[in-house]
Amino acid sequence: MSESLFDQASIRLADAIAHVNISEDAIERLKSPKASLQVSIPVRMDDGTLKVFQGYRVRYNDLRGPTKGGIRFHPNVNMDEVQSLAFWMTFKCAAVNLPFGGAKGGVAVDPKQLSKFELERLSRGYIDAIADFMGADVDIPAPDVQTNQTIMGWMVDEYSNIQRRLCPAAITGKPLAMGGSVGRETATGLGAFFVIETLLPLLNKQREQTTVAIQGFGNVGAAIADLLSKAGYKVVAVSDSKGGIYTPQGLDVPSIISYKNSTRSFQAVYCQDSVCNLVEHTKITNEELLKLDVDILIPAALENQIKELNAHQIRAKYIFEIANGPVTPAADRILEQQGIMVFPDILVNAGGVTVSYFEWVQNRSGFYWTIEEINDRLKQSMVAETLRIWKIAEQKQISMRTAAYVHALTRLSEAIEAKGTRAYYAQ
Ligand SMILES: NC(=O)C1=CN([C@@H]2O[C@H](COP(=O)(O)OP(=O)(O)OC[C@H]3O[C@@H](n4cnc5c(N)ncnc54)[C@H](O)[C@@H]3O)[C@@H](O)[C@H]2O)C=CC1
Ligand SMILES: O=C(O)CCC(=O)C(=O)O
Repeated sequence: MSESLFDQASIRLADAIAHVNISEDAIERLKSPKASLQVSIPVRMDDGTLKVFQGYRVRYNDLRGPTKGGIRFHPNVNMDEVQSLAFWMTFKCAAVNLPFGGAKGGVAVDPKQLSKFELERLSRGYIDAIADFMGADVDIPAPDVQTNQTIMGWMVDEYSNIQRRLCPAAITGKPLAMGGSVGRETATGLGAFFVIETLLPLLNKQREQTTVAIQGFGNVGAAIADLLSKAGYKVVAVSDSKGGIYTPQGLDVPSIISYKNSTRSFQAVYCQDSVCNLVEHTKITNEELLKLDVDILIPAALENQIKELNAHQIRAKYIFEIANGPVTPAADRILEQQGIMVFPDILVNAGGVTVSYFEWVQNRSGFYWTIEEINDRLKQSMVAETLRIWKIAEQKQISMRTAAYVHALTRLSEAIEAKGTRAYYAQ
């Protein structure tokens, strides 16, 4: 039988345990989710028919605080994926010291096939189905793949209707008009940018001499492309699910973003030569993008993109994982043998949940921060945690991924021990 995504995710835990002083009890607690929910969501379609969608929410672990994690709308969503994403959220929140545990949710649907009204009914139906499972002190959803501010707005409105009071802190990534935070939409990209900027001097690299290829041009892929190109890095390739473009001289990222925003289609960028006064470029496939000879490769799409099958073809020097789980454990081993350093998702993409935390704090205090305050606090946290993890990796002579897990596991273990044995329903 082939290994599930969760089996693969669990290997990260096993790798880290060897380097942490942690009790058997604590390890046992972390091996399985606290609670998993699967729901059927009936949605009235525009043509009058009824369609039932499958939805999921997994609260993996709440030892450090209410569980936190996004909601994904994608045809491939299933319990194994959601459980793995919730596992990663647990370690991510601990790695950057947020007072949250980990969760994740999703609906098996292709949202591009739905009308706006159908999408709203599905979003509200999902919240209706998981309402007893969530809340500002229990579990706090947010955006992920193919969900956004508008969807979070419908969801928080639905939850508030169910509770018969306004509950802004129950969901983050909301529109500003509903209590959202400035800076949340770009936070994942900006957090990753701070990680890269912190590490660049340690890797003896300079921006202008650093070439970058980015897989995925959605919320986070486009944001990191924009930030890096504006800072002077040479972004030579970008792609989305249909394919990508490459030029060794560096792409004009702002033009690509504005073209994509105006046509709502990235594909048009590489399909219509008329728009490509951008610069001469070559059309490439996603597989080709992964194999480019660049300094930095940034997977910013979905999990399992670099695996045993293609790891030996990777020529990038460094991989910064903005997507969750883009590199499998088997690929990690091959990349390590090739001298390619991987900077892990639970650190690199933690900017999003960090600003979600800031949003939750603002909602609970009723006092709202400026963009400067948000970005300064985000920078402080990302830089400090990056350097801590770098130091662990150096001291213990382990990979950055294992170091990030060691860092997170130490904090989780402290929370488990602090709770005492009552949590285990002693004999
Ligand atoms: N949105 C957020 O705040 C956070 C997102 N992430 C992770 O970042 C990744 C991307 O998320 P978002 O940008 O929010 O999603 P999104 O839905 O906005 O964008 C996803 C992008 O990936 C592309 N894509 C899908 N399959 C692909 C493939 N096989 N090859 C190349 N491109 C492909 C899509 O066309 C789209 O451009 C996911 O792994 C997500 O879990 C992580 C932390 C926070
Ligand atoms: O902002 C959040 O709460 C969660 C973001 C998320 O789903 C992730 O980091 O993968």
